[in-house]
Amino acid sequence: MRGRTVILIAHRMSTIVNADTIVVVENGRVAQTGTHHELLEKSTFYSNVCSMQNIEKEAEKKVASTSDNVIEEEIGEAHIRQFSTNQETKNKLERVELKQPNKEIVREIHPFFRLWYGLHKEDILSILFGSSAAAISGISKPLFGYFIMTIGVAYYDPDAKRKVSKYSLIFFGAGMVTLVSNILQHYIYGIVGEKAMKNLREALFSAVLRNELGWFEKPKNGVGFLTSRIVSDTSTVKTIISDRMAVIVQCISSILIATIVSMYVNWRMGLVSWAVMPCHFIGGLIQAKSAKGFYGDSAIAHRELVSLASEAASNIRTVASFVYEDEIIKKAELSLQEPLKKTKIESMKYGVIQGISLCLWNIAHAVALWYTTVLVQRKQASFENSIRSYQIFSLTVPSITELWTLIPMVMSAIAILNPAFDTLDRETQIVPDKPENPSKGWLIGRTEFQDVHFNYPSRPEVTILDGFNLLIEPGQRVALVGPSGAGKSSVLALILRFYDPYGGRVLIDNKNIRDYNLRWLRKQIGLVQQEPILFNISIRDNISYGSEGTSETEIIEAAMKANIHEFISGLPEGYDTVVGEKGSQLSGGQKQRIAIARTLLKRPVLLLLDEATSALDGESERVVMSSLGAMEWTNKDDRASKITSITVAHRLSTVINADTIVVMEKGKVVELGNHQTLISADDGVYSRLFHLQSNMKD
Ligand SMILES: Nc1ncnc2c1ncn2[C@@H]1O[C@H](COP(=O)(O)OP(=O)(O)OP(=O)(O)O)[C@@H](O)[C@H]1O
Repeated sequence: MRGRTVILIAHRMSTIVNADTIVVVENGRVAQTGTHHELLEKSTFYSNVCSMQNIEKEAEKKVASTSDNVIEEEIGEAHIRQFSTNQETKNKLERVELKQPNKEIVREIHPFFRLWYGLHKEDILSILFGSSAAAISGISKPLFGYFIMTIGVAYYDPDAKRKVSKYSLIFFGAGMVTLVSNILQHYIYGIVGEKAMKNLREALFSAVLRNELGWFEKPKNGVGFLTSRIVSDTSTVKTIISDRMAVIVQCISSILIATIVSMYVNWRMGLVSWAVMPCHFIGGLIQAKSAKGFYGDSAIAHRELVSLASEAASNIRTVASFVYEDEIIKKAELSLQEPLKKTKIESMKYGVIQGISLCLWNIAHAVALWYTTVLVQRKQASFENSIRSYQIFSLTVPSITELWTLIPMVMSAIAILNPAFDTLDRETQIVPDKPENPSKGWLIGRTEFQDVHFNYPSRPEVTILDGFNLLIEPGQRVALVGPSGAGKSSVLALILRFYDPYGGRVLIDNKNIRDYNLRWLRKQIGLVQQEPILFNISIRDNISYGSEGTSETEIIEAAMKANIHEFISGLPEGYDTVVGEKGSQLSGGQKQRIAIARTLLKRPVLLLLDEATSALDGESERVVMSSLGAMEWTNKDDRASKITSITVAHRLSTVINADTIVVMEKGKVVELGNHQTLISADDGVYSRLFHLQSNMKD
């Protein structure tokens, strides 16, 4: 560390006690500077803060110069534990697989039929109407093919002027009809496409939110991928229905009409014309197959880029402070390399395939034209009819080609939707709405862990809780302390049923939490995390988030209890101040206090505080903790009047007043009792941690 300049911001005094210079900042100005000893003498604020955290009365010892290192040594052992034998790991994995099958159930319906997601009867009628309009639009090409020969012959008629005028009028009329039918078909399909996209987006959005936390932790379900799945991928539904389907129906109509009319004019020529159709058909099929792979890769490349860009943008402070921009650009370039290589090969294949299909197309024409001469020679058709039949065929060929170009496009577009359909079909492992009829009334708050064994789905080989037992009586204030990685936050995550344990039971009011309706259960639990997430809305809306309909007085009351009302009132726009993305326009402590106010407004029966006051200065923390400690709900809705709280904290001054302090190590309870009991055990973990933290004052 020699020679390195370190600037450290901390509320915990033990962290900064050995700093060369400590700067006390008040209201945006440097109030005092000096060493720990100097400030103790000259700064009342500093010495008060130290007193608040100096919870050991006999703190006369010198602070060890390596106090942080000592703490780290103490807690270093507490990190993830591997299983002692491979067999154990295997058994655990098997158990986890049984309990967490993680199988994504995909229905047997072809994705094409699922495009029309959630459409109603009236939409089906609209589709039929739009398809009829498209079918009428399809008449124009065979009609032109039929009459172009008639007009050609009419030019040699003595009454040519009248006849040609008549046929011109027919073409004009057909033009007007197709104008109206085209407008109708695209308008109707456009609306149906928009509706289907909206339905799919809504369903997907709620399907995403239904998933359990473990699902969101998988790399394929990162923010970028999910955004792309919900916003970009679903827009292909509209593209397929609005832009492609109308044209497909129009092409099919053209082909059918042309088949019937050309057979009617001369069935031999009609048969030969369509006998060469496999040339077009095979060409189209080859194209369809190649286009599927071709477009699929570019979509994946695009998703990776979206993911990188959104991650970099949302963490721009970290990226900028580590000057990591170039690395991200390199990663982005790298993510595009592989698809680029593949695209080159695919492009080559695509070219060859296009060439073959065009060659087949020409051969088909050559055979049909040659056969016209054969028919005329054998007197099996007049020149006029054989050419007319061929004209109908040749003018409809573009529709056939268009059809076989559109179909692969639609197929590849449907392939893009597969992840969205998979997400839609996935059965969440923690169902939020079962049982459907939530219990009545309110919980009391008695919480019990019975021999709980737990590991995270993303790391099944690492045990987090290993036979964890704990009983919390209603109204108790319980604190969880222990080294980093001991599993404290995981205990809170299990109470909220973010995850299910693979062994043992978590009971609330003597009932397994798996048997509660999850939404009902979570409504009664309040969680404040170390890094609370605020939304880019006003402070008022952030506080009342999830408690809609609360009055201004209740919001202010909650803010007062969280010791943030004074700060908010001092802002030019007060409670209307918008806090920026993730609350970026507020300090860490202000965010924590707003999050505490938000949770208090929810009036939870069980309050979970996970390092919720770690960013607060000693004075603020004291105010917040004492108002939380005295928290009682007015009993207006049969709610338990006394709140049950579980606090996770590293700063032991935060937990000193708890009724029960639970010391955890390696996923187990190693000590339990109140502060006085625990401190009296000289060689106890709590006692050691406590002495280390207290030793910062001479
Ligand atoms: N979502 C997750 N997926 C996989 N492992 C996780 C996850 N969250 C936490 N862990 C691991 O679980 C272990 C326990 O984490 P937990 O957050 O419960 O500990 P803690 O005692 O609260 O630690 P700290 O005091 O540092 O917050 C750690 O080793 C951590 O790496």
